[in-house]
Amino acid sequence: MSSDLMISATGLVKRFGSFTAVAGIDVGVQRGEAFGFLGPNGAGKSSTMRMIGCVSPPTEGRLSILGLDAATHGPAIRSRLGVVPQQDSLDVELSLVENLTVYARYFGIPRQVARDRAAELLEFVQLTDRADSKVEPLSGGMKRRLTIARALVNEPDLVLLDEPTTGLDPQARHLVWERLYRLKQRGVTLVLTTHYMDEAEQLCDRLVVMDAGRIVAEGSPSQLIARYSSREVVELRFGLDDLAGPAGAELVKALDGLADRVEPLPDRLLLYTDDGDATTAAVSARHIEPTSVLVRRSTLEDVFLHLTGRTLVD
Ligand SMILES: Nc1ncnc2c1ncn2[C@@H]1O[C@H](COP(=O)(O)OP(=O)(O)OP(=O)(O)O)[C@@H](O)[C@H]1O
Repeated sequence: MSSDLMISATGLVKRFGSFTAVAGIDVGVQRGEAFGFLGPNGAGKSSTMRMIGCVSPPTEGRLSILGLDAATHGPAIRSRLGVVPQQDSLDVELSLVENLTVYARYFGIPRQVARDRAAELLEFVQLTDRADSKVEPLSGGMKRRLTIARALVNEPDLVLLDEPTTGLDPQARHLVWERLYRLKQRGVTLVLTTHYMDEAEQLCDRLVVMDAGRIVAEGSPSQLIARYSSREVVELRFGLDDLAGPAGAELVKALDGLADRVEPLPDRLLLYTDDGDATTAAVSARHIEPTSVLVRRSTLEDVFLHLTGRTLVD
């Protein structure tokens, strides 16, 4: 196995009783990559992440993390990982700096080293001015950044982040992304799960699209878009009644030949095309009158829709 393979999974399965959450996936993550698991709720992302984090044993399959077998080297692997769980598990009674130094003790890091590192990490996540405050009154975004700092206490080469920005407002999300981007620039390997296609596009060098426990596509964001979507998308919005039942089917028929593909959603039709403006002009020439028209570039959301017939976030 290449020493630069940080994660190698073959035929990975996770079953809960008779329910299969992860249905046999193969994944390889290289050192220095930012790798994503993109998929809707219930796709099996967290279950996969927990197996990679060596806190939930695979039901079947081979899994090696940092070159070590996850089945036999769980504690050694865990001591070298940074983990940002889906729910923050900070100690709200303690100050920010104490949260980091107490956590450092689990790794046997000497007190003074822990203090110095805590100061550096608070600087890194831009929370130095709150170092001695309690965690409780922090905003969601600040708590997330502190959780990221805490995951870095043992100077991990591999950091696992389960939905790092779920529940944050746009500004807080951007701050978190910016810090993760810096980490990546420092050469830290990042593995994250997300159901936000913009997060995957911003952060991931490579990703797998998951649906119902399976990997349905793999590549860089731009490769996936090139492979499974068109350059542009024309969104034609209509009233819900216009698109329901036979009326909707008539509308789709009326657009025949104007796009590579037409995807009907409850409130709009998506026309996949390489030239959005030309397609828009052709739509007007057929006297089709949507309530609004938007031309945009293709995203990973379009890739997911194409592969599964469903949207990532309902
Ligand atoms: N401990 C468990 N026992 C039984 N079923 C579980 C357990 N953990 C997860 N599941 C089920 O496995 C499926 C996949 O869950 P998982 O949390 O891995 O998905 P996910 O893609 O991470 O979605 P989410 O964003 O909701 O966490 C879901 O249907 C979930 O209900």
